[in-house]
Amino acid sequence: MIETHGLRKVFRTRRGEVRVAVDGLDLAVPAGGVHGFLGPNGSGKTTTIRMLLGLARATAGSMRLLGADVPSRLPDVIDRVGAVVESPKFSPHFTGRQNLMLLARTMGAAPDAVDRALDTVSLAGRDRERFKGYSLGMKQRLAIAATLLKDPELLILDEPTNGLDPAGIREIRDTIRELGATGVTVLLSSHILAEVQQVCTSATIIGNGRMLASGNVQELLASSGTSYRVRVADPAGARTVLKAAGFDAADAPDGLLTVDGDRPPEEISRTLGESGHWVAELTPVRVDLETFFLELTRDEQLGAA
Ligand SMILES: Nc1ncnc2c1ncn2[C@@H]1O[C@H](COP(=O)(O)OP(=O)(O)OP(=O)(O)O)[C@@H](O)[C@H]1O
Repeated sequence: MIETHGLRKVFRTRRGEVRVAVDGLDLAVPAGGVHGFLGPNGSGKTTTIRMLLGLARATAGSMRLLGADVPSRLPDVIDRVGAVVESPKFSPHFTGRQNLMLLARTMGAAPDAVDRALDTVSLAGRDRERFKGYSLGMKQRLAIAATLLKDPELLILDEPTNGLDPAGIREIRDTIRELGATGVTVLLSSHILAEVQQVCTSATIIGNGRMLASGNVQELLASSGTSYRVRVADPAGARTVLKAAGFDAADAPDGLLTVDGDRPPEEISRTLGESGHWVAELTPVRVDLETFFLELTRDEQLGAA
């Protein structure tokens, strides 16, 4: 759906300074599912998206959207792509439905497109209220509904939860999950990970315009390593035994031990059992996307600070 090779964007500020916003990015977004495009503030997500949509010119590298070269062949495919990049302009005095009807008429969308779009973003019950009375989350969902009018195969959403409260974030998350289920491929850019982890099937993580990791979310998390939480009656004694056997073991809160997961859990329980420490609990602890992301981008964050 999306492919970039060696994509680069250099800005020149008014003071003549050179700022590399995107630095040799290779991005590959497969068809189907929701793909997270993750990175801290200023890491180059918006700039990349703007180049993909023909809104900014790349300094170097190549891009393809639905197989078409960007920007030269972009007009051939842009009708199959929906995007919410900046806050769209809706008429505040019209209802959500009226706003969509107007857009649908302008773009010659199918007559039932408005109802279907309202349904997908769960605004069907609130569509006859004026836009100016909508919450931020509802406004954002109406923006997504507007992009659905042309039945896109690919939907690009740049930070759709920016500025929303937790309830608004949940609404958008549900909408995106719904979209993924209808077969649309979604590229979702964000620096907030808690909600992304729940909806994305695959993800690319960038920092300072460079790719740090990419792949299936579960595989990314698995590659970040597992550790085990171990409960025994005598944690200090057990820790000594584990360390003597070459395990990386440390004290954890509530009298538990954390043992690095580079060896199978059976070895932990056997080593402890053989020295009289009976394991009452042994739980694998998987790193979440938030922790993984923070580890990957720590250097970028320090650089920014
Ligand atoms: N028009 C511009 N002129 C100069 N520098 C720019 C311009 N647009 C973006 N930049 C710089 O490029 C870098 C990447 O910005 P970009 O907006 O793409 O990041 P982002 O990952 O989308 O961040 P955010 O999450 O804050 O939106 C930043 O250092 C930014 O200051």
